[in-house]
Amino acid sequence: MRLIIRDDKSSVGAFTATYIAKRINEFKPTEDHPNFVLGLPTGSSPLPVYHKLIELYVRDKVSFKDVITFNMDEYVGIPKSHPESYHSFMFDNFFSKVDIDPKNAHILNGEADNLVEECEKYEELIESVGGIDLFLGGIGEDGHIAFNEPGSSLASRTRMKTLAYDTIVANARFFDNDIQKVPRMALTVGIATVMSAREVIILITGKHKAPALAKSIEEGMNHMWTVSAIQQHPWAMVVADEDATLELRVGTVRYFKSIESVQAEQELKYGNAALRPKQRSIHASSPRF
Ligand SMILES: O=P(O)(O)OC[C@H]1O[C@](O)(CO)[C@@H](O)[C@@H]1O
Repeated sequence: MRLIIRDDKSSVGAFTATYIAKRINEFKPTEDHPNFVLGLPTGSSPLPVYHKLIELYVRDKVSFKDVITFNMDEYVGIPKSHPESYHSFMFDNFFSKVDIDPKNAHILNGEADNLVEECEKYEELIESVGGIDLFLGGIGEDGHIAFNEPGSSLASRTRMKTLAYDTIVANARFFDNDIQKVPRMALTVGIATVMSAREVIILITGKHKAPALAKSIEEGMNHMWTVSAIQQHPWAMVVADEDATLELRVGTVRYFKSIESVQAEQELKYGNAALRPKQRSIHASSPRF
């Protein structure tokens, strides 16, 4: 696992967006895997990434024409058109501003008649397009990834979840600060869905997330900090700002910074081809929980 530390949220966004754009541009379509497949989050953490990706698109540095996306989650029980649905969030903040084909942008339907079937179909759809190449994720303060709240199975797949009280309180800021308005249930990809991606990038910004960063990378893998599952991923990267590193040991920060500078040196020497996951390696090398 790599830990990349940048000064602030906006530099985290710029680094991550540039990295994703590079992956998209390097992607070589094959007959059985013709599209780059990207997993995407909502929340405030990815906003600087979306801003930078939009800027790169406007400057003709990347195109999403042939990219397929799968979002991590969606609330149950609010319409897609609700301003705080993740459908609205993605459309307003990203999809409407780039050249993605709307039929390639997948988001779970929290209003489906059969929610269990909706989740099963989502997993099948991901498989049918060759799996996810890169899953970008954000976390909650308690270290949950997507809506996999503490105690979620690390072997979980897409399903319906009850939100933890802390998440309901945290998300009230999007619902007029009224916790009564926050949905109680969500559909979410599972931990194993995320970990089956060929590459995983987790954004962790802000000092309120410092305990989660420390718990998930300095301690063991644990279902109470579900993002800690990245420790088992063969190609994972956490991109954090300085604030989020507040609870890490000085030695941990120095260690990952030194790794980053050695890696940058090696990339200059050998190019980055050797330093990226193989396009088709997922089923062979990713943990199948
Ligand atoms: O980035 P923010 O605004 O802290 O929000 C993170 C939240 O969004 C989510 O990604 C929900 O999709 C959760 O992981 C978390 O609750």
